[in-house]
Amino acid sequence: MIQTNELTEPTMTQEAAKFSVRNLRLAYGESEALKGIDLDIPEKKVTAFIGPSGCGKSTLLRCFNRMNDLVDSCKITGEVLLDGENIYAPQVDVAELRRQVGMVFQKPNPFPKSIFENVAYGLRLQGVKDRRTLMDVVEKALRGAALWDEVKDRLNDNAFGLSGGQQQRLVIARAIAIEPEVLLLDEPASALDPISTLKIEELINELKDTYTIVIVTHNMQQAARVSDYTAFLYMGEMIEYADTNTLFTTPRHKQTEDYITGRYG
Ligand SMILES: Nc1ncnc2c1ncn2[C@@H]1O[C@H](COP(=O)(O)OP(=O)(O)OP(=O)(O)O)[C@@H](O)[C@H]1O
Repeated sequence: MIQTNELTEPTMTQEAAKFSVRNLRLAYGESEALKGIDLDIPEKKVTAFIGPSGCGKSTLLRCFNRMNDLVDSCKITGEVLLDGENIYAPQVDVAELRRQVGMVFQKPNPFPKSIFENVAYGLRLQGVKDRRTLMDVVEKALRGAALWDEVKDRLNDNAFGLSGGQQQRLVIARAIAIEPEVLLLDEPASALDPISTLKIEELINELKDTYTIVIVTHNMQQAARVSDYTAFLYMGEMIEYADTNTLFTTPRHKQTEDYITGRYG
């Protein structure tokens, strides 16, 4: 299923690639965090990045919507192609890129506003004022994030009154309200209890019909449960990339095997 390139390490699947990463290097000052990454992210699938703390998972994820631009010391070379276009080209509109490529962080970060206004936020920024349109989009996004039934009678309540798991689904609703193509999830369930975690995992499963999803997780069982493809990173290098079942059952590299069997990390 996964093709092997001339460098012997598989980097791409036979699925249509949403993102193609080519020889991506990233340094924070003198310290290199990504050391020449090549991989394709398949469209409308879930791809997980796993690996020990500090291996570069979040750094790689943040390259997909140029969040690393916000770090002054950060230098990037190589290419990240979204639908074949280099997102690091000078003419790229980064705000538009981030509309297309939404991101959800480890800690739920709703705005200090009502549930409704959290989800309507992106549309309001786009200048949408019509109440009916806003209501339709908010309902659709909350349904899409599997939160509607729990909040439909309290849309004007402050979002901080929701549980952590509900807040995280609210943040996902806020992200999908502006109809992105890709969702980047940086350890989206690591601050949540097991039941909320399960709900987020079920949600990811539903969302992948519509979105390309890339998830960073420390939790290997979670990667095995939710992802179609998994990349194992170690010290800034992508050691192995395969369909998730293969990576967890028959890893090609000893480092991968050691990691997934809990010998380090
Ligand atoms: N803003 C930053 N400035 C300087 N160095 C950074 C910055 N962000 C990350 N790093 C360094 O880059 C390396 C990769 O970090 P990154 O957060 O991407 O790893 P990670 O695999 O996501 O780790 P974790 O699982 O602990 O979140 C680490 O050595 C980290 O200290």
